[in-house]
This record gives sequence, C-alpha cells and structure tokens, in this order.
Amino acid sequence: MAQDAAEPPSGSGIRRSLGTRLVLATLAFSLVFTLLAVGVRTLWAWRAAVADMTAELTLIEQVSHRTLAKSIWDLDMGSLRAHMESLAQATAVGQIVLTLPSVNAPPEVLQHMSPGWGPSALAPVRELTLTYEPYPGRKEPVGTLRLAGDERVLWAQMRSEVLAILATQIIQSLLLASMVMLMFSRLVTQHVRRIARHLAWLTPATLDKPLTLERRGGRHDELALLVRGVNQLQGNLQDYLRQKTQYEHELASHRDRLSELVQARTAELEAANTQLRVLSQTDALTGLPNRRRFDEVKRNEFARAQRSAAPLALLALLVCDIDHFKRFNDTYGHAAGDECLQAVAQAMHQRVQRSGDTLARIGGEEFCVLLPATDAGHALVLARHLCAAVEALRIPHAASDVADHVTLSVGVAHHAAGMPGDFEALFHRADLALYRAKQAGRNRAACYDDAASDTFREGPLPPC
Ligand SMILES: Nc1nc2c(ncn2[C@@H]2O[C@H](COP(=O)(O)OP(=O)(O)OP(=O)(O)O)[C@@H](O)[C@H]2O)c(=O)[nH]1
Repeated sequence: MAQDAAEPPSGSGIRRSLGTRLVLATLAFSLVFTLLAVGVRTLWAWRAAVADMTAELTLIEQVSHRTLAKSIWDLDMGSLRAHMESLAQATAVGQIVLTLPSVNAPPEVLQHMSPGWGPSALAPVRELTLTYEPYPGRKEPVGTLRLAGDERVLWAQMRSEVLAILATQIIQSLLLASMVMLMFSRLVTQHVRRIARHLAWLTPATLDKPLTLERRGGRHDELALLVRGVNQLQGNLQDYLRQKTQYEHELASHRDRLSELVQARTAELEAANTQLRVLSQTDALTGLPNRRRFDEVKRNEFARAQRSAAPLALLALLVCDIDHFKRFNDTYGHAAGDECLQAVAQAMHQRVQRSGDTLARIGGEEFCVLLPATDAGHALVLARHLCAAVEALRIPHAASDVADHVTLSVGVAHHAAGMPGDFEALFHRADLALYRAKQAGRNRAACYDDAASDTFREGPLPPC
C-alpha cells in the first residue's frame, strides 16, 4: 500500500493496454468483415463477369449471324471457315459449333475450340438458329450456331478482382485500426493514466489539489464525469478529515479537562482521607493524638526498640493522671473539667516537643508520653517537668487535698532491647509507678526500678 503511494503507476505495469486490446479487437473484426466482404463482392463480380461474357457472346452472334447464314446459303465453305476463325479470336469464346442440316443425310458439324478449352457448367452458352432471307418476305433456316464461353477467362478475371478486393479491405482494416488506436490513446488512454497518477499521489495534504485533464474546450463526456466524481470525493474526504481533526481536538481537550477534574477530585479525596485519618486519630477535646493513634505508635516504637541497637533500643513510657479530677468535676462542673483537661494537655504538649516523642490522651484524665531512645533517668526528669508545668497553671482546685490547684502525678517505666515482656508489661510497670506516685502523696513522678520490682525512684519537683 505504502509502496503504491510512493511510486506512481507507470506504463511498465500494464501487461496489455486498453488501446492494444481495442486494436486487436478491431483487427479481428476487420478480418471477419473482410472475409465476408470478399465473399459477397466476389459473388457479385462473378455474376457480372458471366453477364459480360453472355453479352459479348450475344454481340458476336448478332454481328456474325448474317455473314454466316449467307456463306452457308452460298455453300461457300472457305468463307465459312474464315468466319469461324475470326470468331474464335474473341477471348470470351471457348468453342464454336456450326451444325448444317442436309437432306437424307446426317447434319454436317463444323467445330472450333480454343487450345486447352474444356466443357464447363459455369461459363455461358449461346445457341442460335441461323436463317437466310434470299428475297424479302421469305426466311429459310440454314443451320444452328452454338457459342460456348471460356471458363478460364472468367477465373482470370475473378483472380485479379479478388486480389483487388483483398488489398483494399486489408488496407482499410489497417487504417481503421491505426486510427482507432490513435484516437483512443489521445481521447482516453493518456487521460486515464493521468487520473491513475493523480489518485496514487493523493494524500491528506494534497486533497486540496483538484484533478484536471489537459483537454481542449469544455467537454461533457464520461471522462468529465469521472473528473467531477474524483474532485467531489476529494472535497468530501477533506471535509471529513477536517471534521475528524476538530473532533479529535475537542476530544483531547475534554480528556485533559476530565483528567484535571479527576486529579482535583482525587486530591480532594486524598485530603479528605488524610483529614479523616487525622480526625480518627485525634482527641476531639484536646487536639492530642487519641488512644487509637497511641496504639499505632506504641506498636511501631516498641518493635523498633526490640530490634535496634543502643541507644535507639530504649523506650520510656510516662503515664500521667490529674489528681482528684473527680472532685474537680464535682466541684466545678463537667464543662470546667473539660477546660481543665484542655489547659493541662496544652501545658504538657509544650514540654513534649522533641521529634519522635508522642503525647496522647488515652482516656478520661489520663495521658501517656512515649519517649523513644530515652533512658529511665531522662524520662523521670521529663515527668517532673510535666508535673511542674501543670502546677504552674495554677488552676484552682479547692477540693484537692494535695494543693489548692490542679496537680499531676506521673508513673515512669522503660524498656530496653533484650528485656522480657511486651508493651503491655511496660505499660503495667508505668501504671505501677503511677500508683506509687499517687500513694506517695500525688503531685509527683515515680519511676519503676527494673532492678528491684518493688522499688521506685521518685523525682523531686523542679522549682516552678
Ligand atoms: N470533665 C471531664 N471529666 C472526665 C472526662 N473523662 C473522665 N472524667 C472524669 O474524671 C474522673 C476520674 O476520676 P477517678 O478515676 O476516680 O480519679 P481521681 O478522681 O482523679 O482520683 P485519683 O486519680 O486517685 O487522684 C471521673 O469523675 C470522670 O468522670 C472528660 O472528658 N471530661
């Protein structure tokens, strides 16, 4: 297909052109016609030749009748033979037979034949009774004359006639075929080749170039119809391609727009998902990570502490609890309790700023701080700072027997790689330490001592 488009069709690709086929057909037709014409014309010519011979014999009869009759009447045999010799000079005459009747005896027959003559059924024969008129009013039959035509003369005449007919018919056929070929080539073949070349070179880029034929005047024939059809087809194709391109552009622009919308929508959904995830992991009251988030972080950090080498192998946990918060609620109401929780959470959050540390509200008035890569000593120091930070808020708490303001107790425990137990065990130790801090008077931090499970280290409160 591509090769066809790249190479215009040439005459070399045609096995037998239309012009050649037309000429061969014309020649074949002419040959048949020539044979028929030769047959018909030969028949006519034969008849004409026979008629001419008959007329010639008749003329000879008329001319020689009187002379022959007189010679017989006069019994002048010498003159009679001389007459017959002169008659035999005529080319049309093949045989002369003169029959002379005689009384009481068989008739005398005088005969003369051209050399090589033979009887023929085709050549004309004339027979005439000779009469002599010795005096006006009396006619006496004196004999019969038979003139037979020479068939060879007829055939010789026919031969030249047939040759002439054949020559004229063949020349006529050849001239006709040449003229047909010339006319067909000028009128049809060269234009058909031009149309084929035009169609082969046709591409979307050349559709605007109409097909034209180099012909004189405005002709309204089949070629003109074909040219009009091709140009109309090119126009239709051009319109179709133009519309297709326009549709493709529109489609591309719709696709881009759709893609933008999908991207925007996806971004919105991702943002909403992120927000949902953050919300689902955030405590609504304090804004701190909630228990679900804490559980997620604790799993990761504990697994990391189990795997890693020191110092990352350490993990400290602080469990913080507001002292006598039930009494606070009972004294100041639940709403004030909420505000108190928010203030305490914010104060603690300001102290837990190291990247990787997690402060979460795990329920009620209970908070947890997860401190990766932190040993018990440093964790205890932070716990004391948290207690001090809450105390520094000076939120009045008249019902507390610890102080006249809200205070915090913190239990501390830690885990190191190689230590037995899971996170729940760590939590349990921190909870024990918290219990210890509460028992020891609240508003303080206590650290679970791993060396002796019933021993706690308590951190003195830092100065406020
Ligand atoms: N306002 C408010 N109160 C809460 C919230 N969650 C839990 N509480 C209250 O916190 C109180 C916790 O009391 P307890 O567990 O008995 O402990 P406590 O009164 O702090 O006593 P100690 O822990 O021994 O010092 C309960 O009265 C709960 O109703 C909350 O979101 N808002």
